[in-house]
Amino acid sequence: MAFITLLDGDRQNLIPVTCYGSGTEYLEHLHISVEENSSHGHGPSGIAFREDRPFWCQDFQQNPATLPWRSLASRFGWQACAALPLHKNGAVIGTLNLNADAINAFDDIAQNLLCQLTIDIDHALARFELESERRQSLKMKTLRVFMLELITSELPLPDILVNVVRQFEQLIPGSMCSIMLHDKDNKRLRLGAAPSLPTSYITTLDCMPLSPDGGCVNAVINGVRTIATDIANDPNWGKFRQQAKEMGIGACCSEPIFSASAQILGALTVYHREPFQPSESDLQLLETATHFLAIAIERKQSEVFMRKLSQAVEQSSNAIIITDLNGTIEYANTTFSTNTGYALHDIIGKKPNMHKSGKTSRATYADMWAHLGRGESWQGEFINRRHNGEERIDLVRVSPVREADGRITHYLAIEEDITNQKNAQARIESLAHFDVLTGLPNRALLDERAQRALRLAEEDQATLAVMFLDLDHFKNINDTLGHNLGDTLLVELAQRLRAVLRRDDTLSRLGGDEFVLLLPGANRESAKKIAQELMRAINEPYRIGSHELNVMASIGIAVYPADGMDFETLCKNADVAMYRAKQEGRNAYRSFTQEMQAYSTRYLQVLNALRQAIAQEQLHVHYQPQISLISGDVIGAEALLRWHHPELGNISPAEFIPIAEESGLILQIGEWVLRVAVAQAKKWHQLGLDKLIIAVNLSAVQFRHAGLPNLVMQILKEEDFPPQYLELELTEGVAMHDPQGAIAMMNSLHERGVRMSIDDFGTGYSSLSYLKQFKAYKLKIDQSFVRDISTDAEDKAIVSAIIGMAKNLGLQTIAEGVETAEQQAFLREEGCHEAQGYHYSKPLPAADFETFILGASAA
Ligand SMILES: Nc1nc2c(ncn2[C@@H]2O[C@@H]3COP(=O)(O)O[C@H]4[C@@H](O)[C@H](n5cnc6c(=O)[nH]c(N)nc65)O[C@@H]4COP(=O)(O)O[C@H]3[C@H]2O)c(=O)[nH]1
Repeated sequence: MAFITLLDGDRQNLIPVTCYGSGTEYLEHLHISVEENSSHGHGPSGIAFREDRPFWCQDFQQNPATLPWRSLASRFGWQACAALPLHKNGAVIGTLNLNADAINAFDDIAQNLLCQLTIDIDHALARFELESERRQSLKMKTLRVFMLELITSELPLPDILVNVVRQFEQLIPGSMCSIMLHDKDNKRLRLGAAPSLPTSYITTLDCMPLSPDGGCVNAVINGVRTIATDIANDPNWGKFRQQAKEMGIGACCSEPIFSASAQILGALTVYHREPFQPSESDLQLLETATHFLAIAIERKQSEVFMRKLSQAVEQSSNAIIITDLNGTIEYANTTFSTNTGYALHDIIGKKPNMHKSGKTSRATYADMWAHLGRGESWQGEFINRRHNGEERIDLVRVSPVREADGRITHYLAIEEDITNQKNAQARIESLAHFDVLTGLPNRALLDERAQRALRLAEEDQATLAVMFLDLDHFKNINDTLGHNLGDTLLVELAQRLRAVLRRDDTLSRLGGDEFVLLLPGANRESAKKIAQELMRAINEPYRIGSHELNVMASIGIAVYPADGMDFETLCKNADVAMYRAKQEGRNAYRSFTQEMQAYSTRYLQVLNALRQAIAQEQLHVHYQPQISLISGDVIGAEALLRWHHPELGNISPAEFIPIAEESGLILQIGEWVLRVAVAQAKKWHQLGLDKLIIAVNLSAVQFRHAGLPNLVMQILKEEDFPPQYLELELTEGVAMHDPQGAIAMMNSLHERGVRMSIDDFGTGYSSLSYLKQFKAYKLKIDQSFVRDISTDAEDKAIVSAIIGMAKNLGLQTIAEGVETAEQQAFLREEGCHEAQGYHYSKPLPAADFETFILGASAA
């Protein structure tokens, strides 16, 4: 039997690698060492190996060298043996052994023959080595060429990876390969290619988290070659061992793929169905392949990156250009072309100023070049112009582009179209400073301008006028003709006012029909002249749609520095002056005076005091008797308010009633008077004065309030007082201000049985036609006519005319302010029914009135 041994990897034992002849089972348990100090190291093979000489053992059972193997050899009948060293490249690598069944089996001829044979085997081994090296280098060359072609191909990465795997499977016959990629972001494996592996195994690998385990996962986590020669018994193959077994995978070798910057990109793995020890050449192939794979993966990834980058640049909503150092455009993206309106081929080679509008300041360009000159980035705004002439505002960021050595070679400009943003900003600014309807400055801008104008006036010791302008009864126009018409009117009014003013003047609208004017340099006289011109412009009729409107306004003037040093005071005083203009008949202008100041201070004082007057029981009602001129009897009483304030003293209703009316307090006060007067009258009725009429004044505000009839009825009901003994006095002016409304309200009260009289008659220009329709039963002749009837023929005539007219209309008459017997005589003669005045009695507290009336009836 012949066999060959080779030195094992640990260089300790000789391992039989091939044998021939009978009795080869002998080799199964054979242990041959090359170690000198091993008991199995002094046999024929050990000596032949160590001493590099043939060892002839002509008697196996007797030769001391074969002692450890004698009993085994006797079982196979070996009587002699020989061991001859085998060489590779001059070094001993193993032995050629022959076991014979006869003592002295190796004679000289046999020994020569065997020596010759080992020389032939040495040669064969050398050739073998060369051949394997040749084959390995061929494989390597094939792999390199293949990989190079792939790397330079346009194939997408997945196809490249599949091709590599297939090629590898050819280079290592019987293998199945996979390429797994490292998904860094998600810390997982991603399948690159594994065309020969079972699908279920691939599914397991793909997306596998990178937790330590055998095979490619370990190669990717730790970046080390990982070999499992026998997966079934590999301790590192924990949870996948069973699966590998089921898939028929017995061994694997994974080689990590490193990027140029030593990042782990993935792993190339070679699987075998059976346990397998990869050869050196297999490992070399693996290593080489992973180098090329790294290039391929990185290249494709950077291609993808570059593609993404160029797509991002190309599709960016911002315009992007790259210029050389002279500013000549070398690259422009589509957005630049769209924004400028020029075709790309018209842009390249030109300078970005091809779309300048000429409106960007020189300083802006100079600033940009100064920054770029210093190698710094610059950001600013350009007003550009599109090919079609349209203007646009671009926010531009220009940065130098540097080479690796820091040299600036280009400029990169990113232009963002901020036209809409700018417009919106301007609009917001405009909304913040201008009135939307008229486009006039609003309060905020007025304040700003006023502060500036006041500063200048102070510096120049100049005057400045502030005007408050308010339309008279503008609310009526809005209410009757609608807000749209009202708005149109305001716009036209604003234009007219603006036309009167100078450029430096500010006309602002505070809202509604309130305008404030700021007239730098204007003194009181010139402000009055301007006010006159404004009034003239305002009073011109307005033609709006089918309507022709006449509008009036009241203007108040305050002048710096006489009427105030600050804007707030000037405004307040101009407002006071305007209020005075309104009070004094409207459609007028008034310039502020100190008297107005005093008035307005008093006004506020009274108003504040009035708010607490009812609660603090400062108000009282006095009653003035009304006398029949026919019988001389007291037939009624007019309820008149009295207010005694602890500090301000007695305040006349002539002063506080208008304040109550303006502030709206009159509704509350009027209701209180009505209730008190009706309750008092009820008491007098119960005392037997059951024909006594109680007259109560109604203010215009009360009269216009829709709830008045119900309120009156409710009070009458509460006091259980018959309506026909209540007389509501309404001034002629109020009735004539809105005759239709007055008619409706009077009708409503009349239907409820309440009497109406028209107070201060003769002062309000009543039209006869309306008078006829008013459901009044009495006219009260104003005391201004009565006062002078004894001396003034005209007043006499007026009073006679009123009495005559009333008679014709079937109305009663009462004269107020009768102070003398002459007046009484004249009135009686003219047929006036009743009279009231100091001639009979002043207004009296309830108790005094009682005394008066009882005394009168006793007389
Ligand atoms: N010189 C003179 N004056 C006389 C004579 N007889 C009466 N008077 C005064 O003339 C005013 C008549 O009241 P009026 O015209 O309704 O004018 C009233 C009325 O319009 C208003 N008023 C008074 N009380 C009320 C009230 O309760 N409600 C409303 N809405 N207005 C009231 O205040 C105005 C002033 O009231 P008073 O100061 O009380 O003034 C009263 C009265 O005291 C006279 O012979 N000579």
